[in-house]
Amino acid sequence: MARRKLVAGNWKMNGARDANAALVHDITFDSKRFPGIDIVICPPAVYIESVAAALSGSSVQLGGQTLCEQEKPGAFTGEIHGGMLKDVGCSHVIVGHSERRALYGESDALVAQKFITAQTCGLQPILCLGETLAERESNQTETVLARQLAAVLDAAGIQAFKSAIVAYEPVWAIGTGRTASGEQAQAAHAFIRGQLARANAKIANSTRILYGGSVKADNAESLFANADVDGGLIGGASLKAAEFLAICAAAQTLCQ
Ligand SMILES: O=C(CO)COP(=O)(O)O
Repeated sequence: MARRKLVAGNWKMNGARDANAALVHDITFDSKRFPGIDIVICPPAVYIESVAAALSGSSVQLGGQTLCEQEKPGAFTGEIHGGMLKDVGCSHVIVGHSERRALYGESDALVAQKFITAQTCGLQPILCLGETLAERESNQTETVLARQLAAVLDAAGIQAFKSAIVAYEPVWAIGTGRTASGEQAQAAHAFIRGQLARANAKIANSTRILYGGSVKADNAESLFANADVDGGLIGGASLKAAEFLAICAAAQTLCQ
């Protein structure tokens, strides 16, 4: 069975109440044009509840940008429990984004624990993997992807990938305007799928692998057209309704 394409918007630390209302209004109004794909938006945590209200009745789904690794709520000042994300309307949560890994010191082991906690709380993790420019230039891309993925596979098991999404986000392509070529994306995605297939070919074949890193309206179709690219995780371009909708339209075109 063909994998259904998914376009997810990661707003990162951007947004304000009025701007969010306008953005969500435009996205929900047009999202009906894309019945063949899944759309998820991931606003900053403080805005999830108001965005959920604005999305009510729409097929657009909600995700958090990170969660606390603790399985039970309690004395963890400043943290957000996965159950709370679920409570305010999230179905998904991003884990292991490279900004969390690089700027907030999230280790492979911590990312794996967050992945497990997300699923325990009934959320679908969107697990981000990706190499830095230095790693790519020293031919370490596959080693890094294999290590980041193995940390989660070893801890959570392959069955966990039945309800998880993977996102390949080369660090050098994030926010830089420098997108991976279709061939580079396809090669990395095929490698990730191959790693999953070593554990279970059927699950590997059904796991959606998104590409992230400077996806825009004008490059989305050529990226999403690759056999192992099942959609995108969009940063900057998810903050502009017209651009984000054009990316959704590119995904929709490919599923027809
Ligand atoms: O990090 C990303 C999505 O999680 C990608 O960000 P940009 O689309 O802004 O490059």
